[in-house]
Amino acid sequence: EKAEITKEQQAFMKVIVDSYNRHQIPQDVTKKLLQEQYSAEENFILLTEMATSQVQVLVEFTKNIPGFLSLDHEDQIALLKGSAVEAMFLRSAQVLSTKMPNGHTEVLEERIRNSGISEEFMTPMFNFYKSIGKLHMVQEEQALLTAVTILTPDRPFVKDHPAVERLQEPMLEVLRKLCALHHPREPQYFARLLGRLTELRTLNHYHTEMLTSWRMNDQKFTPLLCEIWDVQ
Ligand SMILES: CC(C)c1onc(-c2c(Cl)cccc2Cl)c1COc1ccc2c(ccn2Cc2cccc(C(=O)O)c2)c1
Repeated sequence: EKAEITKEQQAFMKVIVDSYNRHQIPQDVTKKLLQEQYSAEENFILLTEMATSQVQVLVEFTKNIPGFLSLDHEDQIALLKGSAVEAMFLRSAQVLSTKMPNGHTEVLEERIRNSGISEEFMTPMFNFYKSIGKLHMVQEEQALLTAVTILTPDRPFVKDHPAVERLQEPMLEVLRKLCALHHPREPQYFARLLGRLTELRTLNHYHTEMLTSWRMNDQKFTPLLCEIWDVQ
């Protein structure tokens, strides 16, 4: 029947979920969350370190997405640059609403709230975190939604749209079946999940402004972040 996840879809999903679970921010980075003192300066430095580590994790995860490495190389870069912020909002939302060992979540939220980000970006950011939390996504859904976000064909500078669509489509199909399987009493769950991707795009714009205001205060980023975000 249409809703059944086929054997090859199972195998396909396993590759993505295993890679998603394997690539985590190292403990030595996250344990600093509890150690370092609280100041906007120190919080910014910690968050910069986490963002840098998160981008490295993201690149490794993306390389394991079936078919990604056979895309045009410039398109691979365009997809990574175009989706990095969204994937990190997704990841931070998933982490803040579930998986952190207790104490980390509150501390992390505290540090984000006091890192020089202006109030006007706080509200949409934490609304997004809340809306992701309410979905109670299972790990497979988190992994596939992240892969679907990365393989969004209409990112700036992507040349071969159809090639990216051909990779994203099977992922959307598996995600749709997963939603039906894990949320049988919520037929609209898959649609709600995709609605979050639209919300993510608006966060991109806020993030660009966040970067500008940080740079106005002469805040420094790492070379990797400068490269992926085209700053400095
Ligand atoms: C440069 C820095 C100040 C910055 O600029 N914009 C954002 C920024 C912000 Cl402030 C919010 C959302 C997205 C970005 Cl890029 C940030 C901080 O970025 C991050 C990146 C990842 C984050 C966080 C918070 C949580 N996570 C995910 C996380 C934390 C701990 C463990 C794991 C894991 O995988 O095991 C993952 C912040």
